[in-house]
This record gives sequence, C-alpha cells and structure tokens, in this order.
Amino acid sequence: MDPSYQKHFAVADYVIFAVLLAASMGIGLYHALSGGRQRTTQEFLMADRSMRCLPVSLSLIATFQSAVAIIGVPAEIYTHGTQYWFIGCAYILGLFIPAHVFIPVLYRLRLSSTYQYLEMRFSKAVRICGTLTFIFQTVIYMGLCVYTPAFALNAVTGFELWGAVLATGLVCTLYTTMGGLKAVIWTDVFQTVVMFAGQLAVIVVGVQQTGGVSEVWRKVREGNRISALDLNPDPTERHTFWTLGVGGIFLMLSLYGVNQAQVQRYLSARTEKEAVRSCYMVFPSLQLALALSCVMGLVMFARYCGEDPSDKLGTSSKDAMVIYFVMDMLQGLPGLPGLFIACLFSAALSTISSAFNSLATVTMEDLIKPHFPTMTEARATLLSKALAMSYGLLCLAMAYITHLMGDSVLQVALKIFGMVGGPILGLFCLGMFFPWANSTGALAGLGAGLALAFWVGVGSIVTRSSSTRPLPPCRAVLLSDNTTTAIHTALLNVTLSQPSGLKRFYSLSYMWYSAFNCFTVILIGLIISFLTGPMKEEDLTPGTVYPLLGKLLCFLPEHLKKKLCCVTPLGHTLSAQQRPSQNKESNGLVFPREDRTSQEETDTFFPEAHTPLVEHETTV
Ligand SMILES: CC(C)(CO)[C@@H](O)C(=O)NCCC(=O)O
Ligand code: NA
Repeated sequence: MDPSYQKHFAVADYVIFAVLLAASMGIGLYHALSGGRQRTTQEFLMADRSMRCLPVSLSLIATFQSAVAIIGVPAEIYTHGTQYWFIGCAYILGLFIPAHVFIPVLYRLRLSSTYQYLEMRFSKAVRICGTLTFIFQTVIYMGLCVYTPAFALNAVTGFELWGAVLATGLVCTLYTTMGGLKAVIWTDVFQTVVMFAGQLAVIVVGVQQTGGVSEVWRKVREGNRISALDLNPDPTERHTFWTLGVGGIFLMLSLYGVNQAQVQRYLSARTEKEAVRSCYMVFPSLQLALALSCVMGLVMFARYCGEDPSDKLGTSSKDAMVIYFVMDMLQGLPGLPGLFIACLFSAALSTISSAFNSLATVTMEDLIKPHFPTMTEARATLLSKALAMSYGLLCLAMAYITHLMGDSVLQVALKIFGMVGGPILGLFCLGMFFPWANSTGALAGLGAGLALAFWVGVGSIVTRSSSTRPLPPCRAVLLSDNTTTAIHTALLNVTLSQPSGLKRFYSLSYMWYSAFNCFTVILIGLIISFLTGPMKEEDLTPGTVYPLLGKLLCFLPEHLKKKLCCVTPLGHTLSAQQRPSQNKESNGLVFPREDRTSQEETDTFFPEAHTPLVEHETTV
C-alpha cells in the first residue's frame, strides 16, 4: 500500500487502547483475588452459578459479536446494500426457542458441559464426537477472530500484524486463566460497552462530515443501497428474506441454543428464570449491534459515494476499506481512532476469551476427566494451563490459515457456523425432540451431516460458486441515469443465468447451511435409529427429551398422544423425582435459589452431572 495513505496514531489513541487492555487485566486480577479466589471449578468454569441476568445477557451478545461483525457487516452493506439487515427478523425465533426449549432442558440437567447432555441421552461415543466437532469449530473460528482486527489494523496503520495477534492472544489467555468465567463475563460487559461506544462515535463523526443525516440518506438512496424485502425463493440466492430470516433462525439456534460458550453462560445464571430473562435481553442489544453496524456501512457508502478508495489501498478487500474509512475520517480527532481500535479489540477479546474458557471446559470435562478420575488437583491445574496455552498456539496457526482463505471475513464466519455448528444443532435436536433416536443413529447422523456439510462448503469454496454480485457504485456521481439502468440490466442478465447440476448444489446460500445440515443429521439419525431398533422410553434418561410432538399435537386425545410421543413431559419427570415441593408451584419451570443447593439429591440421579473436576488454584 502507498505509505502516504497510512494513518497514524496520536498519543491519546495509544493511551485509550492501553486503558482497554489494562482494565481487562484488572477485572481478571480482581476475580482472581476476590470471592472464592478461583479455587474450585464450580467457580472457575461456572462462576459459582451465581450470575444475574444483565451481565449474562451482555456477555451472551459479546460472544458472537467479534471484530468480524464490526468490520464485516459494514463492508457487506457497503457492497451489497441493506438486505443483510433482515437477519434481525431471525433473532425473534432464534432467541425465543433457546429460551423456552433449550434452556429448560439443559439448565435442569445441571450440566457443566453441554456435551454431557449427549452422553445422558445417547452414549459416551456421541458425547466425544460432539465435543471434538465443537473444538474443531471453535478453533477455526477463534483463528478468524484473532486475525481479523490484527489484519485490519496492519492494512491501514502498518501496525505489526503478528505482534497484534500475539498481544491479543496473550492478554486474553492471562485474564481468562486468572479470573475464570466471572472475569470472562465481567470483561465482556465492559468490552460490549466500549464496542457500542466506538461504533457510535464513528457514525456520529461520519454523518457530520458527510453533511448531515439527510445528505447521507440522499446518497444511499441514489446509490441504491436501501434494499427492499427480497422474497425470491431461490435457495442459491445469497441473501434474501428466506435465507436470512428463516435460515438465520437455525444459525441463531446453533449459536444461542446449543453452543457450549453460550450454554455455559445460561448455566452460570443463579436461577433458570434469570437465564431465560438474560436470553430475552439479548434481543434488543443484538438488534442495536446490528443496526449500528448496518448504519456504519451506509455512512461509509455516503462518504465514498463514487470514489472507491480501494485502488489506492492496494487491496480490493472491502474489510480493509472499512478500517481505512474509519481512520481517514477520525484522523485529527485525538482519541477517536484509539477508541475505534479499542472497539475492534474489545469485540475480539470478548469472543476469544469465551472460546478459551469453553474450550478449557469441554476438554477437561469431556475428554480428560472421564479417563483419569483419580487425577490430583495439582496435575489437573497444570494440565489445564497447558491446554489453554496449546489452544492459544493452535489459534495462531488457524489465524494463518484464514489469512490464506481470502474470502470476506463475515462470509467465512457464517460458513463456519453453518458447516460445523449446523450438524451439532442437528445432534441436539435429534436427542431432544425425537425419543426414538438411538446412539447409533446419532453417530451416523452426525457423520452424514458433517460429510454433506463439507461437500457443499468446500465445493462452493473451490468452484467459487457463491453468487456475489456487488451493486454498482453511486450512480449520481458516475453516470447518467440511462446508462446506469442499462448496465444494471446487463449485470442482472449475466448473473441470473442459472448454474446447473453439482454447481447448483454447491451454490446453495451459506445462510441455509445450518438448517440444511441440521435436517440431514435428524433425517439420517432417524432412519438409522429405526433400522437398528428405536430407543424405548424406559431406557431414556429422564429430562433429556423435550415433548415437542406432545406440545405440537396438543389437540389429539390423551391416549393417542401417549402412544405417539412415548415420553412424560419434561417438568413431571424431573420435578417429581428431584424436587417434589416444586411441582405445583411452578410446574417445574423455575427453581428458586434454595432448591438448587440440594446437590446430593441431584447427584443420585445424574452422577455425571456434577463431577467435581479440576480445582483451579489462583493461576498465573
Ligand atoms: C452471529 C450474528 C449473526 C448474530 O449474533 C452476528 O453477530 C454476526 O454476524 N456475527 C459474525 C461473526 C462474528 O462477529 O464473529
Ligand atoms: Na466479541
């Protein structure tokens, strides 16, 4: 890149960035020295199951809102218009279903790792396969999260790329291992606030410099960036209402329903009601986050309308352009570039810390502890530190792979969520909603789901068949109306020629990946289960099946329902056995605090659910 386009930091910028890192470390240190001083795994991994809904909800949105979204969404809006904004419609069911289906089942089983569910419902083998799939997904995603802000910063300021990658990884490992989940959640709260502040600052300054709200509006209208609701049913069309609003629901379910990082937060809430409420509170904050990044894309378009600076930048990457736009605009306003960089790194840190903590949890709980039940505390602590370290290194390696992929970062993230998260979602749905599914079916289903996912996913990368058609730049500046229309029609004709055969299969919109892969797992899982002998009700662990059919077919007579969905409703089984006093009062939906302390009682039913694992001493 032409060095004259490189932007520079003032002292104030460095100070703000340093304050962010110091505050994050401080929160980690505080939780390392206060409370139970992180000496039990209940505290280290579960935050003593004592959190309130506000910090939990802010932490929930921080987990999957990384620098990828902060940079990727404006770049998407800048290039393709506001169609992506319709993903906000998917947030409704995408949060309502986790709150009322997944949280009740998982919370009441008193898990530490979501994958314990798979063992209770199916078998140890399914649990291990589920865990390995999750680790795979998280490690790749983490690479992308570490790499994105470092790459962006490097492209525009010349800041050392791998230095930034290392600094992010290091700071994050430190506060995560010092302060446990409490530190992770409270740094998330602080970092979410910084994230919103940074985005807001960019928008305010951007609107001001472009000449006010009405001017921005005029330019984005003329540039055709305000998209109408696209109801095209073609599943290969990248972003339409159906792919975003319906396919997006499954994406949300895989992230907010069954992903370990999120479930761990639900489980850290002091009551089930609090967990459900925190899931509800995600909705407005997630809409706000989406709106801020979409508006930022529009402001950026209005500002560069017609004069795309990407040639000068020496890269066609629209992601790098977002950073260029921000730095270009904030130049000369001391502190603001620093605030935006703090915003980027806040977003990244809050995601990576969640990933570290959840990876440490599942690796200890699902892979190591079951094989070494007699491991000493000191050994276990040492081992978990070594684990954190190796995951850190692995994620640096992954950062390098992302570096080679060269797609837009938002698309890479959404593809990973769909390709690996979709089959995991399918596995949980198979277990929760289909009482007949057995362990063999689950394994076959997961295998088939992953195979198909990678076939489509890798196929689309290799053949480059995702239909991306950037909108032309601002017509008011470039061309007269007639020419633009002509070009537009020509463009449409070229891209509307349908691909055929396998190529069409490969060009399935990545927004459908989650739904498609989830259904593959369920379908294959059910077929194999019926072939190998379906599960019987008496063999099911109580509380692992959600009586979906029973609820959907509530109009059928009682005896028919019993026959069809051979399962006692959720509330009954668990409450009747474990908490007789709760039965009438809350229909098993809410467990007050006092009730939750009756550990021994639970453990007789689910000895696995409460394995006391590594006692993490104050680490570091
Ligand atoms: C995952 C959604 C769709 C919703 O939370 C959004 O936050 C997003 O597009 N995230 C991209 C991935 C990331 O920011 O790391
Ligand atoms: Na984040």
